[in-house]
Amino acid sequence: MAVVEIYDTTLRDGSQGEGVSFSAEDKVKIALKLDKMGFHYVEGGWPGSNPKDMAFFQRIKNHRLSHARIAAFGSTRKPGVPVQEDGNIQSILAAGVSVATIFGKSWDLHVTRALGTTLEENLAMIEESVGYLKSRGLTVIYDAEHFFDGFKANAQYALATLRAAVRGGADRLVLCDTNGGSLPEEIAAIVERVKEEIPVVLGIHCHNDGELAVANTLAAVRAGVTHVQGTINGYGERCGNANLCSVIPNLTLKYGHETIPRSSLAQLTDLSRYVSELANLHPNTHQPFVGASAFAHKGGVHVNAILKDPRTYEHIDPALVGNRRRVLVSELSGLSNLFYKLKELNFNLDASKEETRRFLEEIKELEHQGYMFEGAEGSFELLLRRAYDNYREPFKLESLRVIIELKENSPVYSEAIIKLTVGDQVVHTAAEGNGPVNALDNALRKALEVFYPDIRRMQLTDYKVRVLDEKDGTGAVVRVLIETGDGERSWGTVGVSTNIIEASWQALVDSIAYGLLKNNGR
Ligand SMILES: CC(=O)SCCNC(=O)CCNC(=O)[C@H](O)C(C)(C)COP(=O)(O)OP(=O)(O)OC[C@H]1O[C@@H](n2cnc3c(N)ncnc32)[C@H](O)[C@@H]1OP(=O)(O)O
Ligand SMILES: CC(=O)C(=O)O
Repeated sequence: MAVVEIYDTTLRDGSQGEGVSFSAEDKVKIALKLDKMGFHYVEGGWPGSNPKDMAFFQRIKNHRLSHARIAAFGSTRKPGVPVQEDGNIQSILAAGVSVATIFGKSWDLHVTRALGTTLEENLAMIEESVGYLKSRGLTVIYDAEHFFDGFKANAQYALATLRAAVRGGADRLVLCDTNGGSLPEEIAAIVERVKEEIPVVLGIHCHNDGELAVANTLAAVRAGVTHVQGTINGYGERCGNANLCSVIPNLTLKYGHETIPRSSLAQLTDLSRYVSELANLHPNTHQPFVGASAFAHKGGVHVNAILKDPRTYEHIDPALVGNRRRVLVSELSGLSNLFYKLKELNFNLDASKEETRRFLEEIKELEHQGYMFEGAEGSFELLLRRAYDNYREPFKLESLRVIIELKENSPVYSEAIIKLTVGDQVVHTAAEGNGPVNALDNALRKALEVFYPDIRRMQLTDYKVRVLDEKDGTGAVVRVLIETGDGERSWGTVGVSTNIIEASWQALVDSIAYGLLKNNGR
């Protein structure tokens, strides 16, 4: 099967996504990672747009890349402005790259309404801009903005814009579904028409407004394009761009195309999380191929079959994209989920099937009360160990008191006083906090630090409260989920009560107890 060039525009179109902003240094880090993984092109930004993007192009020059070519983005020249005097075109040259990607108008509506110029002038803008950049020795990728909408409105004019780019010497013509509303069969039919008319390497750039960006990209490849643009995690303007974390494995594993090397495919999950971390966005756990839930099995029937043969409920081996299989325990579990977890935790359990079933019933009853173990693997393992493993709690609560004081013209005061036994010692301590849960956390740590210095490395990274029966108002049951990390790993714990302090305390106790358990190598 043919080679399909992978052109990443995370650093440019991805940055156009709401909530996404990379520093120049982040951009360099991502570009280097993409290069190492064998991406063919990395679009670094629009140098004529802002100083940060220009800084990226200056910095990336200090690195030797082994695979990727860095592209600078921009538009065709302005109407009525000579190309050599156009600031945007000049800034592409100033970026010092060997690849320029410029977008031009394909849709007559855009020419007359957005640009406010004539159809003839737009053709001249395209031809002269491409031609000028070519004459300066650059590879030129021409992004035909709104190509599909333009073709549907006025096919002859849309094709004429491509011919103008070809006269200018464009190396690639990229057909863009800019508004993201096209359907796969429309994309395929239009690509086929263009292929008949224009003898230049064709590419595709799809947006996700109809949630079809990946499907449209694949349809375009099936119809003959060999250059694909997209972003990591599908970040991009409005609903985003074609998600390369799905496009690449589909092209490689399903259609058998050569894209990035197979060894790099196994780094795709890592890449997805790396980019979301630098974008400061939570990873989308439900993302196909690379999301934490992509190979997470919850239903008992599924887990039972997975244990017999993973192909029963997995479309690919998760390791091919660097992901892993997970089995969740919940009210929807059967014995198979538990047996899987016991094996995963290296639990040498002698329990009978009946005993395990009783434990399963207990989990289902706790979930009925409001516990949720699939996001609280720490609490689940502790429950298991408390039931079967002669587990010794690292401390025991004797009593706990929380004081909240509200005074006019003063900040709210929160204090927690706790009495614990650790081994045969009684510890009595108090601490303040910026809220009652923070005060509890501080008091608990203060009491335990002398006995368990490892606690200093454990930090609460997330605290979520969910009211379970809103109709009961302030008397409702609440579920508290806490995420804790120690720099190497992170774990979730859960607490449930009609009292938010008690629910928080349960989750806090499990978070510390689980951290200590793991530090003891269990
Ligand atoms: C489909 C896409 O995603 S294209 C990429 C879109 N990305 C961005 O817009 C992010 C970066 N953009 C920017 O930083 C700014 O918009 C700039 C620096 C490019 C331009 O800023 P300004 O000069 O203030 O113009 P402004 O943003 O208000 O308007 C865009 C201008 O580009 C013109 N333009 C739009 N497309 C093209 C084109 N293909 N060729 C030439 N000019 C174009 C518009 O007609 C408008 O010009 P006008 O002011 O004469 O009406
Ligand atoms: C060029 C581009 O980003 C688009 O048409 O969507």
